[in-house]
Amino acid sequence: MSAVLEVRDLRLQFGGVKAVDGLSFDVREGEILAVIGPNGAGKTSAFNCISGFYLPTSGSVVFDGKRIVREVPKPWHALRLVHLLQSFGFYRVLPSRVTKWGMARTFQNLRLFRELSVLENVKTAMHANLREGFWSTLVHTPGYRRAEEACVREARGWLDFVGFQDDEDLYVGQLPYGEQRRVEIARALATSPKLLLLDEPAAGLNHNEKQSLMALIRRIRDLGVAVVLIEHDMGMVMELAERIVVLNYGKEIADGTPAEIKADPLVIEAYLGVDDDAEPIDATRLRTGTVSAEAIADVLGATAGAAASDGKDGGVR
Ligand SMILES: Nc1ncnc2c1ncn2[C@@H]1O[C@H](COP(=O)(O)OP(=O)(O)OP(=O)(O)O)[C@@H](O)[C@H]1O
Repeated sequence: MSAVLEVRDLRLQFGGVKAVDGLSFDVREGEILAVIGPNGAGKTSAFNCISGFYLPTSGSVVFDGKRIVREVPKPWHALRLVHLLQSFGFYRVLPSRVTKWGMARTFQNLRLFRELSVLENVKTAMHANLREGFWSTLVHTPGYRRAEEACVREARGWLDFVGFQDDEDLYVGQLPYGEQRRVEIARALATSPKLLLLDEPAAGLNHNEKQSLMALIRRIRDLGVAVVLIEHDMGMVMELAERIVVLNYGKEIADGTPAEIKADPLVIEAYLGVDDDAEPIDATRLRTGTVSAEAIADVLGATAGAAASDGKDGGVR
């Protein structure tokens, strides 16, 4: 299967903080990939670079064969011209263009137009593609009305697809949180993406809402859309994702199937930390298999179970 997204040696630095530190991974067509890691690991920063919201310090991002971020030639780094060039549109593509190319995203904190209705929110995603000009919009020509009706039909289709059952004329701000999340996903889908980035889509959802979110993400994948999600709910990630990339302090520490990730001691160490008296886990020893991953995985399983029975959110954070 070919890659719809290729991220290579992506780096983003805020002063002395390396938010993303040499991240490289691919997203294959039509797969569900989860990006996980402890708080502050650099997940959202990576999303922001990939979708054109942030300028990475260096690295390249290629989406559907097109470069969103290009590696800047080394001599220009020395001249400190990089950011100046990028702010003029060199070596980067702005988020609106990235969306047109077929990458859509949702945000950790919902970014809906609270003063617009549900239907209007979804329609905004399609208005960017309407070809009607200033005059036809002003006088509502038959062409404009036809385009507008098609837009409404499509918006309703996406609301239906995500399982939105409330009143489409309500202001988004009047909806319960779970329904607002659905509307945000409907709006992202209305841009006809090939790749959908979901930043913590299950945050704030109850058990039933999470179950229906998982079913929705699978239906989105079945449309042929690749889905990348940042998620802290390990139960959901393990059940839903086909592949998982794990970040810690901006670095990728693992990339594999849920079963491989669950048994990876570096991942377990990143989440649980290690006993101060214990010998630190050494990556080279891990790869040669001289440390018992199973023993540590048992600990992780027990801790996750305890968190769930405490009424916490089903997993390790
Ligand atoms: N705009 C910013 N300015 C300065 N530092 C930032 C900025 N955004 C993120 N950081 C820092 O970069 C690091 C990575 O943050 P990021 O939000 O990407 O992590 P995350 O893995 O998404 O965390 P969480 O799971 O808590 O959302 C953190 O140390 C954070 O404090």
